[in-house]
Amino acid sequence: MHRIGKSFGFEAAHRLSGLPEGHKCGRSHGHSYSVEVRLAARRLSGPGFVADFAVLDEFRAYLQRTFDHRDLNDVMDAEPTSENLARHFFRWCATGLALPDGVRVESVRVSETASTWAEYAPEEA
Ligand SMILES: Nc1nc2c(c(=O)[nH]1)N=C([C@H](O)[C@H](O)COP(=O)(O)OP(=O)(O)OP(=O)(O)O)CN2
Ligand SMILES: [Zn+2]
Repeated sequence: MHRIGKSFGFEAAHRLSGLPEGHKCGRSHGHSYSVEVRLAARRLSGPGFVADFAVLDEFRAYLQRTFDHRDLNDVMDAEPTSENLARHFFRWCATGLALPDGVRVESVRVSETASTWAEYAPEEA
């Protein structure tokens, strides 16, 4: 299997519900989010690509348009945890990107900080 990945960033605010009283993440605060999208293919095409990294430009535009400098509680239907964001971005990429035949989105990883991450990958991947 061949795999490629590309990372993107955006700045956003959020607050999380369902946490113990006084938990710091229940207060509105912000993160410099990092999102890594991984694509996979059994065979290379063109000059020897899984896909041109530029195929992910649409995802960058989506992040900038919809998530950058936003309150994620306004943007997301679900609680704006890293896990829910990773699943949301995976589903967007799986349906919103114009991927070459034989190329699939393997996983999406979201980081709120340099030391944490959450990843979504469908079970069959
Ligand atoms: N599994 C998850 N746990 C937490 C999430 C999450 O999305 N998934 N999110 C948060 C908060 O957003 C919080 O802002 C970030 O938490 P944390 O990394 O613990 O915060 P710090 O950067 O301040 O880390 P310290 O190690 O406490 O300095 C919480 N948990
Ligand atoms: Zn947070």
